[in-house]
Amino acid sequence: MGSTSNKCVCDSNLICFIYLQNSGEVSSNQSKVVYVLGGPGSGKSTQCSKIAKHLGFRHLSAGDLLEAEAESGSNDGKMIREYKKEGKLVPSEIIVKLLQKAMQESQNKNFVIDGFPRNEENLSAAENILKIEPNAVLVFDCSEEEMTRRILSRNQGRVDDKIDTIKKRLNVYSESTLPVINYYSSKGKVRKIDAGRPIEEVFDEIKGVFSELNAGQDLGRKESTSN
Ligand SMILES: Nc1ncnc2c1ncn2[C@@H]1O[C@H](COP(=O)(O)OP(=O)(O)O)[C@@H](O)[C@H]1O
Ligand SMILES: O=c1ccn([C@@H]2O[C@H](COP(=O)(O)OP(=O)(O)O)[C@@H](O)[C@H]2O)c(=O)[nH]1
Ligand SMILES: [Mg+2]
Repeated sequence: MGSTSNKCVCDSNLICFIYLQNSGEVSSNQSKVVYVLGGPGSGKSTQCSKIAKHLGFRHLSAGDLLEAEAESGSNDGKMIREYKKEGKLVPSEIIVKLLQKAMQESQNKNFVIDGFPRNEENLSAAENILKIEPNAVLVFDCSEEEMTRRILSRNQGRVDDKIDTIKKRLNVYSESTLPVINYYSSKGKVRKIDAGRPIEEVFDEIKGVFSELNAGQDLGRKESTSN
């Protein structure tokens, strides 16, 4: 678990590694990864679409990648459906494989990753297999009442948007995802966003965080290099 300056998600890992070791700076044209976490219905996918559209990052939604895999009728598809219906998290190897492929195939190497890593198993795979050290982790703070209200009016025909499954997903978030957030918080990477506000207000705050990142200010770099 090194600092951001020695991790890379681009295809030419070795070259990038040497460059970063020598430069000691995160260059503004270096690949960036921002994680977006928050409870179900907190607005992650809504804001990630805006980040992709207006800020030029490639949006990778873990939930959408799983849904596409389930739709494809592959061997993993049936299992993904069962986990999703129950509001449970699929085994890490499945989502990691999908993310790895999507990242490799993308021309755009600046990624906003929506809804991953969601538990400690995901976190370990993100660090050790995907080799991602995020530049920032946005955490959407929203009340359970508001998240539930939003999901129940989302109307996307999702099998998991039913009250019983919503309750299970909220529990998974508190029990499994909050420890991941605490881990990144201890590294100074977390930016908490008040996601209970209207969509444009939330996005205005997010734009500020991305301005810092584009200026080469890696959130948490002070903490990780000061000692
Ligand atoms: N800030 C907001 N205020 C009100 N409704 C919102 C807001 N952000 C998202 N929504 C709506 O709430 C629902 C859930 O948002 P979504 O982005 O799918 O959340 P998540 O990806 O976190 O589950 C969607 O119908 C979306 O249009
Ligand atoms: O890394 C992930 C991301 C998602 N999911 C599954 O996909 C569902 C939907 O995830 P999504 O991010 O679409 O839900 P959201 O939080 O946006 O409502 C989750 O409840 C899990 O069952 C998973 O297992 N691992
Ligand atoms: Mg979503």
